[in-house]
Amino acid sequence: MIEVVDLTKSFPISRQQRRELAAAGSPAPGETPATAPGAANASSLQAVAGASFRCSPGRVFALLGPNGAGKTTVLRMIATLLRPDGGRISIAGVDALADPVAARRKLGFLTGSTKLYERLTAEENVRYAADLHGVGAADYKRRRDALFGALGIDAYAGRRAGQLSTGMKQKVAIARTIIHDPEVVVFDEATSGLDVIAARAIIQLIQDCRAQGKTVLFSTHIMSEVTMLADDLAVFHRGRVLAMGGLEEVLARAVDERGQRRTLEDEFVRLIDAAEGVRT
Ligand SMILES: Nc1ncnc2c1ncn2[C@@H]1O[C@H](COP(=O)(O)OP(=O)(O)OP(=O)(O)O)[C@@H](O)[C@H]1O
Repeated sequence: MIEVVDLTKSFPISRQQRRELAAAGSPAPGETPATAPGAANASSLQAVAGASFRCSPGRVFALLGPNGAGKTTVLRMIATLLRPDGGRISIAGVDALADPVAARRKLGFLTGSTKLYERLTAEENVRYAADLHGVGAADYKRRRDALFGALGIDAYAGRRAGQLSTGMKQKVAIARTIIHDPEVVVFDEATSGLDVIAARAIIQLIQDCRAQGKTVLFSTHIMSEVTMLADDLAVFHRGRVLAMGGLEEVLARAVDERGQRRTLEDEFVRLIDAAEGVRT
């Protein structure tokens, strides 16, 4: 279980960033209250502006949002890599702000910027993470064999990570992320930059995690991944949840003026446009 309540986070920004935001049409100081999500006031940008959601065990929750919506910031706070300004985070019953070390034991977090140790082999990278988590030899072997088989890593387990392709590295990073069998797994755009075969292996692994009763949270802007994988979803924009619910429930509410069901993509664009005040 992941429970996030009223999460907020602002970043200090430079003058240069402020000019870029203004040029991109973000609200400029004076035009919008500083508390508005995504607003850039004199010195800070509110990346997350009161986000609340809950992800349940045995279900896959998708955080869907455009570039800059604040998805990575939320996930980094859940993974205890970034401290929120306000709000609460509970990971499998552990208060992640009060006890981040205990929360990390329950959690596997994968982000696009996760780097492997390039001089170590694929196997050594995974083994190193297992050792850090105190995984015993027998458990390691069992989990390593299952994961390497599922992800198709065995053939290059002995190669140095620095010599692997992007897709191969990503698969090794995933094995490393879940080698300690965490209750909760969080993937930040896990399939970005991967070919369809590598992406499928990861999608299958996410489905396996669900079947094992784990809580899975992933962020994406790929609609097909959401319809394929998600049980629940939140549409995220300017640091806020615009819509949330079961996938079927959200789609059932997405009906146009003629009573026709919209696709998830159409509904996503409609929600973002409505939040931006765009008339359609
Ligand atoms: N360390 C930081 N310092 C300053 N601003 C930041 C920092 N990290 C993120 N931001 C800003 O916070 C906002 C949200 O960024 P975030 O990376 O969370 O969005 P995202 O939804 O993950 O986007 P994408 O889909 O493009 O990865 C953006 O405006 C970004 O520029």
